[in-house]
Amino acid sequence: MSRILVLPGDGIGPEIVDEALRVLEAAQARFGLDIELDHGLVGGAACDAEGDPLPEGTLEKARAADAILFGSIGGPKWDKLERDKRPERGLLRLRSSLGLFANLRPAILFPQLAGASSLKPEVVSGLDILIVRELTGGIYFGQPRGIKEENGERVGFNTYVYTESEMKRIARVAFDLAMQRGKRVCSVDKANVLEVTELWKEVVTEEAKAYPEIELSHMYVDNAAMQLVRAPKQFDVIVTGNLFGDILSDEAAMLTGSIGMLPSASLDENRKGLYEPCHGSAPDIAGQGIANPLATIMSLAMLMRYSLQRGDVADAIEAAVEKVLDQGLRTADIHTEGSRKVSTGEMGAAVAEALANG
Ligand SMILES: NC(=O)C1=CN([C@@H]2O[C@H](COP(=O)(O)OP(=O)(O)OC[C@H]3O[C@@H](n4cnc5c(N)ncnc54)[C@H](O)[C@@H]3O)[C@@H](O)[C@H]2O)C=CC1
Ligand SMILES: CC(C)CC(=O)C(=O)O
Ligand SMILES: [Mg+2]
Repeated sequence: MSRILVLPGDGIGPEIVDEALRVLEAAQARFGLDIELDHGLVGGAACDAEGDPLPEGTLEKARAADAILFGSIGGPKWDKLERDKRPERGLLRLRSSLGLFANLRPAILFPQLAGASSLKPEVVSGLDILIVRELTGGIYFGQPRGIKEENGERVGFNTYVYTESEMKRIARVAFDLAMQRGKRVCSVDKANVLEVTELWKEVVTEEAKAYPEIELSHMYVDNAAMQLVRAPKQFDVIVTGNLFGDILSDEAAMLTGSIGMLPSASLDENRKGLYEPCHGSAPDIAGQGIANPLATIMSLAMLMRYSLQRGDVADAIEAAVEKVLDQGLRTADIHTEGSRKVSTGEMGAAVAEALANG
């Protein structure tokens, strides 16, 4: 029996998670999966109910689970809360408390969505990039941090810090994953300016010696941001720190048609994981039934693959997504002329049906 904790969160979170659960139900029926679901509060919803974006009860449930299916957190309603009580801090604490240091963000262009990509079809067709982002260190966690008064004005400060062991373990994850695909890793840094990434580059280069088949390259993050939209197919696996990976993956999302198409897995050393779309709570479209649930549904596929070791179920979910795209179904964010615009619920139901009929 596998235990999955469901944390819908805020904004479009509950809407897209509902659709992933619909797909999970179809997967259970088709594959006879033995899964126990638990539910919890996180983010703004938890702030409202318990005054804490990551209540102790939710963290306990998360520790007990084999995997977590997560929606999204945050929104303007909670932006003025005391800093540690804001939804985003709850998610950071959850990632850190569970040791989910390896964030895998695959940016794949489905051929059916070539017209929805921001780039010309010839530049993106066949795109299949994996961004491996370090998730529990770097400038999102470094101390000291804060906003203070100094010399009669306010000063904001954060600390960009990585230990050698943190760099080594994320490099190994990237190399191991690259061995299963194109065997090319591009490490993204800003080593020309930031000492922490100068060391990052050195450590990644040293770790690569254990992987003689891997072709390792290095790129400064500013150039990487440009190359991603100039010639994205030059990349196979990108490995980078928390901040750069956050930004580059949102950029890569647009190559696939929409941020609503980008799933993710956040894994610990033992491949216990939290699975969530790369996007946020999209307050601008929340409650309208128009959010794209496919990133969350494909995050469920990643959950099957990495935490439940059910690659067959993952493949079937991904095939069901392809099938509905073949049928021409599109939520508003990926809609192009000639396709059929559907709601969040219609998209989820279509994927569940395609999966059931396998
Ligand atoms: N992991 C998480 O839960 C994350 C939470 N956030 C939080 O989410 C809130 C909103 O942040 P934003 O910067 O606006 O980023 P966002 O990713 O929520 O939205 C950016 C844009 O993408 C669109 N979008 C996002 N997901 C979509 C989907 N599934 N289907 C269709 N369109 C979609 C939104 O409508 C918006 O126009 C903030 O409070 C932020 O801190 C942001 C990123 C990650
Ligand atoms: C804490 C989140 C708001 C960070 C984020 O944007 C992300 O993980 O993609
Ligand atoms: Mg982000």
